[in-house]
Amino acid sequence: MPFRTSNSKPCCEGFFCPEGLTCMIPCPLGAHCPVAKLNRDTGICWPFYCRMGSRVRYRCFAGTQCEKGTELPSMQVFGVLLIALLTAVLIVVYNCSDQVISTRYERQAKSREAAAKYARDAAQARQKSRASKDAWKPSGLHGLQETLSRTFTRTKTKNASGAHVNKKDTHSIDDNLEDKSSNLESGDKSANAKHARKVSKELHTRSQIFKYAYGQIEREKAMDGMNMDMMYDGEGISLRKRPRIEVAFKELTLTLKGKRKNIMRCVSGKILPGRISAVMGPSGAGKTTFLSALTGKITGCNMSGMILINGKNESIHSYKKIVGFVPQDDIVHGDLTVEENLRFSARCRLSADIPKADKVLITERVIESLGLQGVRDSRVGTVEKRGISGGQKKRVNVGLEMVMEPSLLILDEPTSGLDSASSSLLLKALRREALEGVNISMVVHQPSYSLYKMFDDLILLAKGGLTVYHGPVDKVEEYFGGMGITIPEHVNTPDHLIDILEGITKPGGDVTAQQLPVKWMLHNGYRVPPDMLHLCDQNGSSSSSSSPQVEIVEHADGQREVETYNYFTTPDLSGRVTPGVIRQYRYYLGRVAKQRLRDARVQAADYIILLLAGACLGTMAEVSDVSFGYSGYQYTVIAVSLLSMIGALRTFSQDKLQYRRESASGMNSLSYPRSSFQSNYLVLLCLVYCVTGISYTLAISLEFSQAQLWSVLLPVVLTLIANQDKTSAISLVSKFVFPRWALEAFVVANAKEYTGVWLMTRCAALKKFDFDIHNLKKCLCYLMGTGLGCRIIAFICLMSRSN
Ligand SMILES: Nc1ncnc2c1ncn2[C@@H]1O[C@H](COP(=O)(O)OP(=O)(O)OP(=O)(O)O)[C@@H](O)[C@H]1O
Repeated sequence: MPFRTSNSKPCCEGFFCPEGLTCMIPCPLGAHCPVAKLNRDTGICWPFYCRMGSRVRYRCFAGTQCEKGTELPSMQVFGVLLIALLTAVLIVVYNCSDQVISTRYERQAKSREAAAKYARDAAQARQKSRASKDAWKPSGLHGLQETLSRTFTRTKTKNASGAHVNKKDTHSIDDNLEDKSSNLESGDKSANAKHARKVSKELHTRSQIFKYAYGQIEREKAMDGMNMDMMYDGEGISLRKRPRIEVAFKELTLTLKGKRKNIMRCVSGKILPGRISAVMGPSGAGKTTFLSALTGKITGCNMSGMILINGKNESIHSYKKIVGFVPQDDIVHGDLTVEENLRFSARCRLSADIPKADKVLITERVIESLGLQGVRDSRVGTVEKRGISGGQKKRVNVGLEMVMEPSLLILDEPTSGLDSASSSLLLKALRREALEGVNISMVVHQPSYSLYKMFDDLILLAKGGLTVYHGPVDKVEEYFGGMGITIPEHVNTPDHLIDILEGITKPGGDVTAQQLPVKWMLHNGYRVPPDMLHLCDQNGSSSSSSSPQVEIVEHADGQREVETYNYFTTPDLSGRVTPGVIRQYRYYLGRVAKQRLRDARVQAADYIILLLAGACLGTMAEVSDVSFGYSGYQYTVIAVSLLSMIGALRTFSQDKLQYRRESASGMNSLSYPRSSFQSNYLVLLCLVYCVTGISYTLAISLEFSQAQLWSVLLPVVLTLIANQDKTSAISLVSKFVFPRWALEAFVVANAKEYTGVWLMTRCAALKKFDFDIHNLKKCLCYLMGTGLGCRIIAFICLMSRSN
């Protein structure tokens, strides 16, 4: 029973305080409980403790019973200890993360170098033995011997493939797999499957895989040296054939939406497999626009005309899995190494049935051909943290598309910023791709003479997106010479032609720069747009009358809108089955884990800041358990939402980020003495999952600046909505916003720690906010559901946008 004195006044419900504002309650342990102070504002005693002895305190539940022998831990001490522990862990991470990564890389590099050395030695030994055999043969028999030798090798390999292979020796694995890899892309599906099975079965360790990859590369180099089998004969016969993509375009015209301004006009022609086309022209002529139009990446324009893929009226999007597009800007992961960038692209975009060893081989081949061996383990670098050079980054940018073995490769200024040696190296690498039947087109600015001569075709555009020439490089002088335009000595052909188109140089002959596009149309018998007819007239009798196939029409009636991409209706005709969503997600998580680990220093610093922020927020919040810490939790919801959303926007990562946010915000929860750490952690986990999901959707569906703005606005505005009074009209909406669920979950989790009178005296608070003590699971489910739903929406947006 409550202890009452004559001058006592009401304290807690059923209890009275004597003078000095101390609540006196009887304690079953027999001791008097000179306990809590009266809170003047609320009229409630807080906290209720029975004191036994001088230091040991016992929590007094239900106002009448002290839990015998259960010492009440000081949450303050616990909080401080936890902060100290987390800080210590973070400091360890801060200092050791680099060590862990570098040790791992050193080990990997050693195994790779050993494999490379092994492959080089083996290649040298092969070369020596071949040379000594050749030395013993009479010269007349040499050709016959080689033929026989090749036949023998093929037979031997055939037998080897049929036999059950049970050898552990990597050398024999190498030999057995040697010729099999040549079937990799030969179109023979059963051979591919057989090869894949064999490789997966026999190559397990990293060292075996590297030995296999480097062995193959050495053999290819040797074949390259002997000019064997690698020749593209124009009929599609090559060592590793890829599906061919020929793109024909007819009267391609692009008009800016809403402006009726043409940025490309009546462009017709063809780009062919196995050839490298250079797209050139003055700045602003529409080179990028042209290539973007071909790959279906153009936005903000109406496109008319016709694009035929392999002669058929199909969408280029149907082949998107085998079309590579290298953008002008280097879009690479700055916090990954060169090799990791390439490996990730290869894993996700190559056929799913290609074994791991072959994916490594393809990646190694690209690293080798782009001359990136020296920087393979270097981080690409970001604006803040410098990594490899600009030229190397450019090559990585190209490599990202090369590793997916495309059939059509479009590059936007891949050589800009490269010196002539690097440009020539890149062109050589692309030439090798072209030998495999890849159709390559690239925008190039001011190539050197030797670089220019490495191209097969030239597409020269004039301002306004009009074609001036499209054909073989070695016919350019002949074509323009026919019009009286001669290229001066010691001047690079494209430079002179671009100067003419820019109006810097006079063309000479009887033609003006403006007439050149019309000349090209007339030369090929293309339609001439009506507004350009006057340019034909100026030609005098020479052009229009000399060309019998001239067809000048008033309206381009053959034109039609080029179909736009539809995710659901555009079929996939690429014939490539890339890894499924779950596998790609696994790769993605692996990559993110690596990025997080590499970023551990920055993250540890972030972590410490967030811990401090959480602790400050908790301290600043009103420490009152009357309302189960409602107002404090508001700060938590806003702070966690803001931090998590901005963080998710920035890094676009998931689990690690969530954990960091939760832990940091968890410090805030420790400021409150009642609810358990676990329950608050659980609520935070769900809250962060929810807000990062929302953030992903914003990041994918909006421009970055807009997404940032929304990420700041949403938590604040929605928390305000969640706080609306029951009577206000907005309160109807407030039940459907995430801060409301988070707040309810926090408060209810806190309230669940109270029992009996303790809870009864605070029921009013729950009632005031319209919270239900049984709603904890429901709120957590809502938060998780929203997080999951948003992730699904983000994924769909990502899929539809990337296509
Ligand atoms: N979405 C668009 N909105 C407005 N104008 C556009 C758009 N796309 C292209 N243009 C205009 O079309 C013209 C051609 O642009 P494009 O980037 O294709 O030129 P370019 O030949 O690649 O130039 P550079 O060599 O300088 O990169 C430019 O005048 C450009 O302003």
